[in-house]
Amino acid sequence: MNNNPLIIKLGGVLLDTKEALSRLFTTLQTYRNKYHRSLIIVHGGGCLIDDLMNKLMLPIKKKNGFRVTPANQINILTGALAGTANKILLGWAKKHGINAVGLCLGDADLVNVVQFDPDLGYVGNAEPGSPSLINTLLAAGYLPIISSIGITEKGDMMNVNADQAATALAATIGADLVLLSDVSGILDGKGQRISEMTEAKAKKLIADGIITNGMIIKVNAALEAVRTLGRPVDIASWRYAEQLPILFNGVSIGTRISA
Ligand SMILES: Nc1ncnc2c1ncn2[C@@H]1O[C@H](COP(=O)(O)OP(=O)(O)O)[C@@H](O)[C@H]1O
Ligand SMILES: CC(=O)N[C@@H](CCC(=O)OP(=O)(O)O)C(=O)O
Repeated sequence: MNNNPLIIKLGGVLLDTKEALSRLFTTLQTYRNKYHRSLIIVHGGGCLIDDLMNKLMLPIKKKNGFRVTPANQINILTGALAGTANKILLGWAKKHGINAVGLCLGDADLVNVVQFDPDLGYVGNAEPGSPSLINTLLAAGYLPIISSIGITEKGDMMNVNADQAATALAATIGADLVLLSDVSGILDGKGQRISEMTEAKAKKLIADGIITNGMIIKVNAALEAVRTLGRPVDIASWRYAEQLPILFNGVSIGTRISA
């Protein structure tokens, strides 16, 4: 059994789906007791933010899949991601007897962020940071649950795409990475799952308009992780939650991204 720590990135839809969280945390509970492999959760919350923005009648604008985050939205969004979304997951962990710690990218410099496109506002690019806090928490048996809110050197809060956050954290601690979403993997033009993906294949599917929106960012983040870690990364669905240990053992249940 592979002993690298494993980062499981949870997409926003999962946070809105009780069945997903129940099945996932039941699996994690069993898995932790049985295998003792270090696990870390990095989460998004795109749907949760969309709901909140609609309720507050604030505009939702995306550019290349990234949320345009103006000054009057960053505090609200931080509340939703680092607050509500993070504590929902902490609650699920607690219910399953898992001792978790809720953090954001800015805690103890886990992941560094820099603002990258003035048109996007308070949106940060994620870069590897310091492994010290995560290693301390893992050694003490805690499950870190990390939201994709970062803090710049100047102290500004930044909204970071959660797939990119997970990739940067994987590079920081040398962890394996699986990106769990609401789709069974990367789908072809006919809606069939593609089991193996390479950079060349991904480029073509993006150019052909088959990989679009959030999946462009996700596959590019996965490819970046593959390059940095030198190991494959999986994109899979929460619907196979019980089979996650199979994936951890090296057999993919979604789309396996490799160089
Ligand atoms: N070729 C594709 N295969 C699978 N999903 C795709 C593809 N192209 C676009 N998508 C979209 O990407 C979404 C997943 O990206 P995203 O919404 O960012 O997920 P998450 O919230 O899990 O990070 C899918 O729900 C789907 O709507
Ligand atoms: C800059 C940017 O777009 N940030 C994302 C952060 C949340 C996220 O990535 O959530 P998912 O994992 O559910 O997609 C957003 O605001 O939606």
